[in-house]
Amino acid sequence: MPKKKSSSIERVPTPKHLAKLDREILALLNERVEKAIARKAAKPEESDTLKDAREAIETLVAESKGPLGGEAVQAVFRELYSGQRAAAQKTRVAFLGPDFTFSHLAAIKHFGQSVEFVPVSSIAAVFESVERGTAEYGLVPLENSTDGRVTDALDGLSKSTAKICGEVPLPIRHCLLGIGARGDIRRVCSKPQALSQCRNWLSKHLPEAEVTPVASTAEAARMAGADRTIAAVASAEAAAVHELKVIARSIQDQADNVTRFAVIGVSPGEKTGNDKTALVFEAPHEPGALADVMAIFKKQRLNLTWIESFPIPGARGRYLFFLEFQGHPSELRPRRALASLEKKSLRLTVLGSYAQAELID
Ligand SMILES: O=C(O)C(=O)C[C@]1(C(=O)O)C=C[C@@H](O)C=C1
Repeated sequence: MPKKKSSSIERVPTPKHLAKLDREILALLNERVEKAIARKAAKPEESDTLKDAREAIETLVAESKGPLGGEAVQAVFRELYSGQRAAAQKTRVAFLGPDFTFSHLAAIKHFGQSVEFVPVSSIAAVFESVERGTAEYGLVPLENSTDGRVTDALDGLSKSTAKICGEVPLPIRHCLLGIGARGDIRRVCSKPQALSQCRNWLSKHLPEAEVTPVASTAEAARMAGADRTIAAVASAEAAAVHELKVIARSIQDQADNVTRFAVIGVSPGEKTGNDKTALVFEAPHEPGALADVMAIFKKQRLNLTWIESFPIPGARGRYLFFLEFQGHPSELRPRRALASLEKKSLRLTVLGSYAQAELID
């Protein structure tokens, strides 16, 4: 950052001089903050470059030979800086990238376009981003209507301190994408869940192609853009980004293929009056333990909307149960159910509460 030339500022502060000083200060401030924002976007895990920028600006002011040196100018600076920063700081939302995975599409559907999207390389990294605070929210696929649960998300929920604060059911329409013709395809790449959702179509239409699992549908699209023998199973939006042809559309085996995503954040959702609550528990390994737990929900007349069993790694024969019911812990019957469940289970974690979302196409 070049030092501001003292010769450009007169010693007598007139309104004209002050206006000029303001403009110069603002220009320097903008330059610093913009550089800091760009650096932070490129390397979010690195030090707080915005803070570094503020310190640099303050030093600059302290060294300034202008008419308004000292605390008064520092105060003006601080105000300018904080206004700039407030405008620059968007809500950050992490998702399994690169751009235009279905997780990204779910994030756009839930948050709109005005947030800052943070693509990361795995579902585990989405949880990490929220836990470390590099993103306020994350989107993770929980379950699919054709293929069932998404193991990486359940694993993350069982270990993470992040809370579910929203749900996004998204219709999933897969396309076969590539740069060549259907006859050029030797390999079909996609996320295992996407390949599984299209397995009948693929074995019928491309029986000789090798099927290769990759980190995400959009990663497969990126690969297909570099090799005409590779086709990707991915979204139509991913085709546009990588300039791919849509070789076949809507290739999922079930026409009404839906994936339900969880929005994760640091705190659960507030009561809206039409909520669901998710939890994970381990019941004692003894006859009737699970039936006793189910009886709690029957007694409190709480409707269950989701249940999954999940083996506990390294503890053969022991299971975690994920469960979701209609209601919010601030309501009487859910509160009673949770208190009883606490007594009956070896471990209980309330994963969060969220407004019950409609499936909108
Ligand atoms: O790879 C993507 O596009 C994702 O967002 C992940 C994912 C998943 O794992 O379920 C999400 C939705 C579809 O079911 C297919 C893939």
